This record gives sequence, structure tokens and C-alpha cells, in this order.
Amino acid sequence: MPSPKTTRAMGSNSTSSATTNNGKFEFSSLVNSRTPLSDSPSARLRASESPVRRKDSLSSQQVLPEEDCMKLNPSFLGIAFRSLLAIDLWLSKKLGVCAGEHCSWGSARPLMKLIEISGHGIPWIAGTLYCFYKSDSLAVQEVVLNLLFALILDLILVGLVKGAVKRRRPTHNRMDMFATFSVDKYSFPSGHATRAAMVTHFLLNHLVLAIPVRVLLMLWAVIVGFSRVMLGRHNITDVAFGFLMGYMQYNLVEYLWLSPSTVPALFNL
Ligand SMILES: CC(C)=CCC/C(C)=C/COP(=O)(O)O
Repeated sequence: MPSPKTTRAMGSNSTSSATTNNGKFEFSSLVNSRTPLSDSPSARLRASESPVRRKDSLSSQQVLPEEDCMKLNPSFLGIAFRSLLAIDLWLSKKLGVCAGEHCSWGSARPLMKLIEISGHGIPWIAGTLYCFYKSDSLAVQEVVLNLLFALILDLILVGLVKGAVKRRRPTHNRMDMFATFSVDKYSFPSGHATRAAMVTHFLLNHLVLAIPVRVLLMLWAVIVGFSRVMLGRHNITDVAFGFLMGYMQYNLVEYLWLSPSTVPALFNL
């Protein structure tokens, strides 16, 4: 692939031309792939095209395919976004202190894995089903059924976003998670973070809890989020978006609230 420094292709004649500097081709700007080589003052260089081959092989009317081009003038937002991602990866790797037994906090890994199980979907769904089975009043059944609905909705929405974004987990992650599903190989967003945020919001709003219990519940959610990064399962942005998504999922459950008047069949179990 030619050197990224490029010399303006002087398209005055039917084919582009390149200048050489001690035999090394230099380009100051590139020809736009969407217009004929001879017309545009700035452009892109076909990544697989060497200057020498390009001069001979491309006529002035041939348009370079977009996918073959390398964009050398990214927007400010593009640069800012990539810088944020680079900081995210770097800081997440720094915070992955329990990613393995050999890490600086490797001895805390068993505790982090216990916290991981406390935020897993299976224990929450199994526990909620048990509470629904044992519930003896319509009011309790209504709350428990909506919690079950929220947990299932969380799995579906997180699975869809994971499958769409397909962000790989951090390289330092050791994939030894308890009971995972296909899309759980992907990192964005953190399903534990969405679940912790959603469940905490749900319980704080639908259960009468003493202040210390409310504080412990919120603390649990934050610790689950931190544990995802410390275990190396996620980057910080995966968890941050997970918390935001979990909060939005709770509001969606409130909007779609299942009540005996709207879905009586669910309550005649
Ligand atoms: C298979 C079931 C019922 C739940 C999967 C729960 C799970 C493994 C989610 C992944 O969480 P992270 O995205 O935080 O790693």
C-alpha cells in the first residue's frame, strides 16, 4: 500500500500523474473516488493501488469504488470518537485487575465471580418464578409478574443490541462465564449492567424497603458494574451504556405495565 503522504494528482491530461522525490512517490492530496480522476482537486487513494500501477491502469473516467478507498481526511467527530474509544480500551485494561489469577488483584477474582453470578439472568429469573409461584395476593403477583416481564425484555433487548453492534469482549478477558448464550460473546452493552440498573430501579419503586436496604441495593448495582470491568468482561463504555439502557428498560416496563385489568389471563394461573 503506498505511503499515506501523497502528492496532488495533476489531472490536467486524461490520466493522473505523480511526482517522485528521489524515486519515492509523494502525494499531497488524493482524487475523489466519486468523480473522474482528472476533475477533482482532493480525493481518496485506492488502497490496493500503487501510484505506478494507478498511473497506467486507471483511465481518467474510471470512478474508484468507495470500499477500496482510504479516507485521509476524517471529520473532527470521527477523530474525537476514535480518541474516546482508545481511552476506553486503555483505561478498561488498566482497571481489569481481576481478569486472571496472575493480575494485581487476582486473589479477588472468586469474589468478583460471585458478584457476576448475583447479576446473572438465570438466578434472577428462577428467583422471580419462585416468588410468583409462592405469591398469595393479586398485588404481589402483579409486581412479580412485571419483574419477570422486565427480566425477559432485558434479555431480548440486550441480545438484539449485542447482535447488532458485535463488539468483541476485551482481549484480556478470560471467557469462563457461568451459563452464556450465543450473543454473550459480544461486549456491548453489558447485560449485567442493564439488569442491575433495571432491577434496582424496579425494586426501589415497587417494594417498601428500609433506607439501609435501599442503599445496599444501589451499592450492589454499582459494584456489579465495576466488577464487569475488573473481571475484564467489559470496557467502561459497555457498562456505562448498560446502566443507561437498564434505566430506559425500566421506564419501558412501567409504560407497558401488565395488570389484572389489561391481561387477566396471566393472573388466573
Ligand atoms: C442465558 C441467560 C438466561 C442469561 C445470560 C446472562 C448473561 C451471561 C449475560 C451477559 O452479561 P454481560 O454482557 O454483562 O457479560
